[in-house]
Amino acid sequence: MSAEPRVVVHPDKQSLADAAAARLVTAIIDAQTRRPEAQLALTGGSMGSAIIASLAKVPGRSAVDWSRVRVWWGDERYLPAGDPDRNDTQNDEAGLSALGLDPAKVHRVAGPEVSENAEASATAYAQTVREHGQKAWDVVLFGVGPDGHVASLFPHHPAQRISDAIAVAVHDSPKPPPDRVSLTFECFDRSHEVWFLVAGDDKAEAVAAALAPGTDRWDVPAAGVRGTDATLWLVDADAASGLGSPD
Ligand SMILES: O=C(O)[C@H](O)[C@@H](O)[C@H](O)[C@H](O)COP(=O)(O)O
Repeated sequence: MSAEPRVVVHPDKQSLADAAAARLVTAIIDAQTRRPEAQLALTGGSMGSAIIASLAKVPGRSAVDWSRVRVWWGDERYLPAGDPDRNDTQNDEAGLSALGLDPAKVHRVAGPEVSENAEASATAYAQTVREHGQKAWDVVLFGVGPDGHVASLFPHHPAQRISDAIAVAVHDSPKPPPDRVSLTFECFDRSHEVWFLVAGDDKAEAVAAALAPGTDRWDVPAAGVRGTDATLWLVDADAASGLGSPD
C-alpha cells in the first residue's frame, strides 16, 4: 500500500528547509516511540544539506535521542572519504556531525580507498542495511534533479531496473561525478515516509511531471517512490509554479 503524494508549499527555500527540519525532528521523536531506533536516509544536493543546517537550529531537537538514530544515505558519490564532493562530506559540513549521533550508527558508503569498485561498495552497503536497517526506513529524504532524478536513479538509466538488490553501482551518471552507489527503488519502497525536498523554478517542470497522473518512473524517477504511510512533496513556491492551484 502506498500513500498518495501530498504537496506542502513553502514561501522560499529557507522556510522550506526550516519547516522540513522541524517536521523531521517530530518524525524522529514519533519513530522512537514505536521502535528502538529511528532509521533515516539522507540525500545529497543543496536541499540535503540545507535541511541538516536547519536541524541544528530546531528548538525541539534536544527531545530526540540522537544516540538512537541510525543514519544512511540514499546515494553517495563513489569518491574517497572526506572528498568535498561526497554527499556525507557536505552533510557533515552542514552540521550533521554536531547533532550528537553515534558515529557507529552513521553508515557511510565505502569509497575507492576501501572498495575496489562501486559494485563492491554497493554490495557492502546492502549487507550493512540488511544487518542494521531493520525492515523499513522511517523517513527517506530526496532531493530532486531538474530531470526528475532522485538519489542516483536517473531517467532511462539501467540502474533503475536492478531488482532483488538493496543497493546498486551507478556508472555514467549524467550528473557528475560519473560513478555512484544508490539504494534501489525496491529498497526505497520499504519506507514509512518519503519526503521530496525541492526548491527553485528550475525544478518546476520535474515536480509537475512527477506528480502528473500516469508518469512512468523510467522517465521521471521521482514519480516512482512512495511511502507506505506518507509521501510528502515539501516544495518552495518556485518549485510549485508548474502545479495547478489546489482545487
Ligand atoms: O548525489 C546527488 O547528487 C544527490 O543525491 C541528488 O540526487 C540530489 O539530491 C539532486 O540532484 C538534487 O540536488 P539539488 O537539491 O542540489 O538540486
